[in-house]
Amino acid sequence: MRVIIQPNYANISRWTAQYIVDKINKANPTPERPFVLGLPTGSTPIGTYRELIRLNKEGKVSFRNVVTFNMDEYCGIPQNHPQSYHTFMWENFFSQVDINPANVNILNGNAPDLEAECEAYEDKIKAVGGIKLFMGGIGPDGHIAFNEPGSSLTSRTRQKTLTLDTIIANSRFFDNDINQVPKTALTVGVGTVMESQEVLIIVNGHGKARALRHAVEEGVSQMWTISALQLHRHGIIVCDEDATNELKVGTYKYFKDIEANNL
Ligand SMILES: N[C@@H]1[C@@H](O)[C@H](O)[C@@H](COP(=O)(O)O)O[C@@H]1O
Repeated sequence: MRVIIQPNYANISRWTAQYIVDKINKANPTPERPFVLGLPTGSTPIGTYRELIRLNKEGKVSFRNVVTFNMDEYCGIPQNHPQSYHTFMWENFFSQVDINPANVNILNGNAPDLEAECEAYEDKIKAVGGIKLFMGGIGPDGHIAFNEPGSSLTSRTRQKTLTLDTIIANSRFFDNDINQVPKTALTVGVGTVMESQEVLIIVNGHGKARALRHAVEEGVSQMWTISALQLHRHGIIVCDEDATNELKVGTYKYFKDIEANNL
C-alpha cells in the first residue's frame, strides 16, 4: 500500500487529479478501448473534481473516451433530488467536462427491481473490461462506498441499510434532519472495488483519523471495510496531515520517507 501524506486538502486534490490525468493520458483511450474510472461522491472528492475540471478546460486531459461507474446511490429519493448522487455528480463534475453522457454509469436507486439493477451494474463493469482505477473516500467509521461495518469483504453491488452513524453524518446534507436521510442505498461491494486494477482512497481531516489508523495499522476486518485495501496489490491512500493524527510516529515517518524518495 502507498500512503501519500500531503500538507492539506488543496494538495491532496491536486495530487489526486494529476495522478488520474496521468493514468488516463498514459492509457491513451479510444472509443473501443476506453479508460474505465470508478468515482465517489461526498465532500472529500470535490477538490479533486475541481482540479480535473480545470485540467480538462486547459486541454491537459480529455474525458471523451472515459467510462465512469459511480460507487453508490440512495434509494427512495428522486434522481433529481438536490442530494441524490446523480445530482451531485452532474453538478460537481460531469456537466463541466467533455464526457459523453452515454459513458456515465450511476446506479438507479429507484429501479423497479433493485436486485436486477445491481446485477446489471456488475455485468456492465465486466463488459467494459473491469475498472482500471477506482477513486473513493471513506466514512468516519471506515466504510467504503456504502459498505457499512459488518459488510462482507467479498460483497458485490447490492442494496444496503445505512447505519445510524452514517445517517447522522449525512444528515448535514438533509437540513440536519435524520428523518430526511434515506435509510438504504445501492452500493458497489467491497469485492467490486477491490477487483479494480488500482484503488485510490482520499482521506482528509481529523474526523477520519481513526478510520485511517484502521486502514493502515490494524488488521483486515469487516468492521472497517476500508481495511480490505491491505489485500489489494495497488492500493493508494492520499491523506492530509490532520488525518494522520492517530498513526504511530514510526508509521508516519516510514511513509513520508518512502514518498520523499519517490517524488
Ligand atoms: N457513500 C459515501 C461514501 O462514498 C463517502 O466516502 C462518505 C464520506 O463522505 P465525505 O467525503 O463527505 O466525508 O460518505 C458517504 O457515505
